[in-house]
Amino acid sequence: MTAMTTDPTSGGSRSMNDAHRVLVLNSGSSSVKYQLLDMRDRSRLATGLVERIGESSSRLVHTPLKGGEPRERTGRIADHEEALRAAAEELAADGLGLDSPELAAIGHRVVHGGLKFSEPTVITDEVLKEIERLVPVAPLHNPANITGIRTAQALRPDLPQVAVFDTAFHTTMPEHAARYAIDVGTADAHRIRRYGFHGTSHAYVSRRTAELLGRPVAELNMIVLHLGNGASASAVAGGRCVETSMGLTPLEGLVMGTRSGDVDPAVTFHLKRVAGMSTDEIDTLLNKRSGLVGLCGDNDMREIRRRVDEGDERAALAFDIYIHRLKKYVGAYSAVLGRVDAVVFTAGVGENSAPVREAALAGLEGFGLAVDADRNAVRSGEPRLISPEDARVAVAVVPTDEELEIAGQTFDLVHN
Ligand SMILES: Nc1ncnc2c1ncn2[C@@H]1O[C@H](COP(=O)(O)OP(=O)(O)O)[C@@H](O)[C@H]1O
Ligand SMILES: CC(=O)OP(=O)(O)O
Ligand SMILES: [Mg+2]
Repeated sequence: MTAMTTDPTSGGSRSMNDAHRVLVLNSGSSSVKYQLLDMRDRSRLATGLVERIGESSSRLVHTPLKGGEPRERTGRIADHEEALRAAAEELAADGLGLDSPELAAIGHRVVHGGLKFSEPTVITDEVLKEIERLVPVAPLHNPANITGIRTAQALRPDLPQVAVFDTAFHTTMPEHAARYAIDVGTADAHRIRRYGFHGTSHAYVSRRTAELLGRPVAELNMIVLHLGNGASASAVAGGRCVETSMGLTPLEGLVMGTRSGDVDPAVTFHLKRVAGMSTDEIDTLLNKRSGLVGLCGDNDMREIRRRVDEGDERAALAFDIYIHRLKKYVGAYSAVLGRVDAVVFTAGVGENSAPVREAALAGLEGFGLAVDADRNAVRSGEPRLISPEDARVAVAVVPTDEELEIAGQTFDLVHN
């Protein structure tokens, strides 16, 4: 592999063997996940997570993957800039510093790309301005993404920085799924429509599921359930998104760790008029103090299951509400697709919680959906089937890898 590319620092050219690494940043509202990959074999060189940014209990865990033990830093990390600078120091300590000529590009997960961006995009001032313009519709995510981009630019101003948008995969949604039934003039003036998120994950997982089933993605209809701290469902027909549960912002749809998902929009007027809450207070309530945490005080599914097993009623009700919403979406998307070939679970909860998978599909035998208890109990990092041998619809667990997908798209863009 010796694809030639232009070296932005020297104006000369060099072979891909010189610059074959991609750093990926996935900045969330209070965390940053990062990975450094070698694109010659798509292997990971190092991964890391900085969590609880802005709190006194921040923690950085850095894992070098080619020798060396994981390292941890604790103590307050004030913001995403400090988080990224700390990550850069950890990488440098492993001889993988950002100053390396082997680094080809930095890929950023950007949550909201509006309607403009349906492809990975090299970040220019114009692109950054557009990402900034979209802050009001991704208030938990785009600001963190912008800080990540600015900090990475400051560390390596010569390198291409690439944005890979969560919304990109969903731009194929038909108009009847993307539009809300509100006054067209008002909606268009303010670009109010359903955009959808977690698209990089939904796209990657649907392709990996087709591989698992040994069939072309073009022939398959699937329902992908991305259940992390944020959670979304999508209906994918022939590899294209036709419907998804998140909307204008990542608040709509499923019950999440801290987000309510679907509520009657009149709840917001009621809270304002009757409870006297401000718009910002309502925003915080629905985005940060609702979902599982609002219902039972915990947002980690492991802890919730532990409490359920001990007979805790609040945790049990929170779990039931979470599952009920999930089941409604599986039913709705079965109707949208007409024929379902696969239902796929992914992300932290989807990949790890057998009780969630079992409960979500319980009673759906009429839809051809069933989970085999032994298969469901297997713990593995590999894509796998959990439906019974003779099932009409495949049920699968397929680990997502947003970072690998972002690295691939970033590298392809800077090398082609
Ligand atoms: N072993 C497990 N069993 C059940 N849930 C788990 C397990 N491991 C992780 N999770 C859940 O996954 C969530 C994080 O998922 P993840 O996809 O990493 O989310 P995000 O990318 O939004 O941070 C945790 O909040 C926790 O609820
Ligand atoms: C869009 C979104 O909800 O992302 P996350 O799950 O990372 O919070
Ligand atoms: Mg995630």
